[in-house]
Amino acid sequence: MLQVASCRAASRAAFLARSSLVSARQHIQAPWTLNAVCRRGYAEQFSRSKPHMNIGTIGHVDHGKTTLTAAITKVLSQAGGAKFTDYNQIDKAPEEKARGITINSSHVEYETATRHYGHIDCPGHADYIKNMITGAAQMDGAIIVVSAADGQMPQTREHLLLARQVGIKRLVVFINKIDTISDPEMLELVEMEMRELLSTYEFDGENTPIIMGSALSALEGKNNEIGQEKIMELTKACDEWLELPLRDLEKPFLLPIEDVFSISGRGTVATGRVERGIANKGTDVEIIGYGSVKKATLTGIEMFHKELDRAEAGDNMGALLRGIKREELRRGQVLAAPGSIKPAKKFKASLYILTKDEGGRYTPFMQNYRPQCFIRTADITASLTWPEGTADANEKMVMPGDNVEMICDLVFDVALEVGTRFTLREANKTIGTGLVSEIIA
Ligand SMILES: Nc1nc2c(ncn2[C@@H]2O[C@H](COP(=O)(O)OP(=O)(O)OP(=O)(O)O)[C@@H](O)[C@H]2O)c(=O)[nH]1
Ligand SMILES: [Mg+2]
Repeated sequence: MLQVASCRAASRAAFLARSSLVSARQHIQAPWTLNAVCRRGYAEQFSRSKPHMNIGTIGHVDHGKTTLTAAITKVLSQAGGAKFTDYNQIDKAPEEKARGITINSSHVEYETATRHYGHIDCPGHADYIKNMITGAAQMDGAIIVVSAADGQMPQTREHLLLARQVGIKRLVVFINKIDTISDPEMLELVEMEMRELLSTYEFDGENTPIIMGSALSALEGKNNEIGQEKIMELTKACDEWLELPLRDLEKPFLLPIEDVFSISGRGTVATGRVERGIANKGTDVEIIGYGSVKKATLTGIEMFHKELDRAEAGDNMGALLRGIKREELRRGQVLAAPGSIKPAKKFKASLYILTKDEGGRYTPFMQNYRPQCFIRTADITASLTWPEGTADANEKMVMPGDNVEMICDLVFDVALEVGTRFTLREANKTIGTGLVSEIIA
């Protein structure tokens, strides 16, 4: 269980680090290593032949996310697909136990007949939204838990909105605590309202599977028809409805340029770590960012002083480009598969502004604040404003610890897409992290 604890400690760091800030990485404790440990967790026992997917539980406080997480591991452990992780092993911090709520998101693993899942149990309490975002940002799909007794509540809605913003495309709904409801019409009403709410947040409200059951019954091994059987139905719905993410190797090639050299007699070389995809020698690429979209041919690939025919996600490569002068390339641009990504200067973003305890600002800021925006290897001044139509935009303050949606206007364009992560910095400290939610221009 050590892994679970270390994952919790790493969760904020993981969100920060996923913001692709090269120079700030040093002060963030190696999150990938910790994540790798989390993933390894029980994996030694598991076959790696099944496709892996990251999912998790989200939803309003006390609706039963942690109980459901424990119940899934219990039910699947009976089929040999999980190690049972009980409720108090998930909510294990003293404050969580004392208050009976989840504060940190935590990771468990299990497998069904067809898939291997990493599962992140998120907190529902409004005070711990940033831990929820941290968790959700790592998910490819999610289970939203809603109590049949309460129906949808504020964080049911907020979590749906955030799930959409962090790029989750499909969800499965678990209507929980049906052991406490005797009126079937009540359940129908909760289902109907959930379908409407899903559609409001641009999920597929009509076709999303909704399973009704009792996580507590499953955990306690009682009332199998609303307990264990519903957990099996839920995992089946996850297998069938949640789509496997494209693996990095299957995505279009992208290399954020870190450095540029010219090699006399050969040409110009851009170096960096391949973020995704595969590049073969001889292939065409686009150079994007800082006012340019230029075509070039990758005439050579070099790694550790050896020439290669192909580079793939994760490789540190030198890319030799024919017909490109050194002055035409700069750090912060990307090399990308033609047509796969476009440059943009203005976008809407979900921002989390760090508190002073997290190393962020001590004081609030107002609109038109101009921090440095680090996107991949680019470092560009941005100006932040409220979306059009925001009331009292000039008086509104953003406090450290806030989670806000704002418009970012960059002084230069960079390769951007919905879901691109970035970091905001000021005077050598990280003051916020963000996720592009809509490209404007
Ligand atoms: N009656 C009944 N109670 C349940 C059921 N599932 C969970 N509970 C109870 O609801 C309470 C909250 O459950 P949790 O699993 O901690 O809820 P949570 O969504 O994880 O809460 P946070 O993580 O704090 O947001 C606990 O007392 C559970 O025992 C259920 O199916 N039926
Ligand atoms: Mg919980």
